[in-house]
Amino acid sequence: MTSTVLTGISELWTLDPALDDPARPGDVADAQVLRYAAVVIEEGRIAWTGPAADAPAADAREDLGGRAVLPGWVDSHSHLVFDGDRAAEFEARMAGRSYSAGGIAVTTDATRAAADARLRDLVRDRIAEAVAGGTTCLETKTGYGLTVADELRAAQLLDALIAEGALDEATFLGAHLVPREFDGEDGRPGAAQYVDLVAGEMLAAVAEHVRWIDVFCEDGAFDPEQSAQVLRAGAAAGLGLRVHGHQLGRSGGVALAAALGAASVDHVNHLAAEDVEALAATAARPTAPGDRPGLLAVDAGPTVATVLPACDLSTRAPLAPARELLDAGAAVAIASNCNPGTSYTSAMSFCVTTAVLQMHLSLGEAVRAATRGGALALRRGDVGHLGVGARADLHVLDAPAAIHLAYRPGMPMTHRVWRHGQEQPLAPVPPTPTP
Ligand SMILES: N=CN[C@@H](CCC(=O)O)C(=O)O
Ligand SMILES: [Zn+2]
Repeated sequence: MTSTVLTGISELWTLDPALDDPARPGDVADAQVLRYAAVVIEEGRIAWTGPAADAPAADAREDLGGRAVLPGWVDSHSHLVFDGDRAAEFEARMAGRSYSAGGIAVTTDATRAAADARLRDLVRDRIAEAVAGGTTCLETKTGYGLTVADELRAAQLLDALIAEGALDEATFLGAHLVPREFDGEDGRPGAAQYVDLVAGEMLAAVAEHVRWIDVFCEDGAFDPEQSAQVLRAGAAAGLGLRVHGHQLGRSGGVALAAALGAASVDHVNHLAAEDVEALAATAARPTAPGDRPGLLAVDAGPTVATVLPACDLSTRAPLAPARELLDAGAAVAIASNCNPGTSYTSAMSFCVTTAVLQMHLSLGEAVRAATRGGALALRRGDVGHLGVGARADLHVLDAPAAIHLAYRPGMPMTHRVWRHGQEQPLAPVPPTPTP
């Protein structure tokens, strides 16, 4: 058994769940940040944390030079399986056009046309980019295939990446958009038939490869009734539920997610007071142990409100009311929503910075939402914190204090990253040439 002790840590944000302050559920308690600290990693897990002066001996010792250490970011929402980019659409948006779900079809065409090896390389490169920004636990979705064969191909790709330890969580998003061949025009089958396909044959094909099912419950995509059909079928297949909701308007996705016990509803830009209350009311729902170490049951616990700050900026949407959600007592996560249409970035540090500067979260609230919040949204107890026994996922900042994330916006802050106890390469990923 080999062990490593890391010393020279100015701030060690353990976020240890055993030290949560019940009076401030969305925040970080003083006891969860150790000063002048050390951490011992053994067999990919956190074996010890405490004052540097008391650090035990280990096989290897490294001095981090007075830097702050956080748990790696837990990015609970991304769409990395795609080809092509939509820079022109983005540029048009910056010139005044508004976002609509229809852009998904453009990426679907490019993704269907991509060879398997190219798609795999693209996803790998995007994961490497995310890790280089401090992300150590990552969820990603299918959703740019929208045929049984293409959704299955994406799900199998994600399953393989999870098996090799490169990725953590996979989500089936066949209900991303009604594809053109089902648009109901000129005698084509229509949305109801596509929903039947997603909830039937497509789900049956992909279910063994994913832990989650998601639906884009929004005007121009799927209405609450169609969304419920897909989610109920997913639950019957043993999958956990996730919802894209209230991105473009009050789509009904929040009420649906809360009613069906979804683990998360994401975007949440357009919320009425009753939506905030509905989410806060789920916060008391207890989690339950899952059937694999480190995992919680997908169907117990709060419906987390996942805010996507980079997406809000990139679509010039009203920022999700993260402050109001926390004040009401809702569980909140921050995620990147990395995708080619609305948020082409996996930079979680940027999302945290934005949450502090523009959504009015304290640094502690934002860090917690991007670590423990994401872990709760993914129903995982093994990541998002550095309590003893947690996965050794560490994000070393090139700063003496984590507040520098917001104090020095835009400056490169990721110094070193460990994932599963292994230090990760942080070399920049070269651009993939357009075919
Ligand atoms: N809103 C739905 N899906 C993605 C956007 C997908 C796209 O435009 O390609 C999102 O989460 O923002
Ligand atoms: Zn999304």
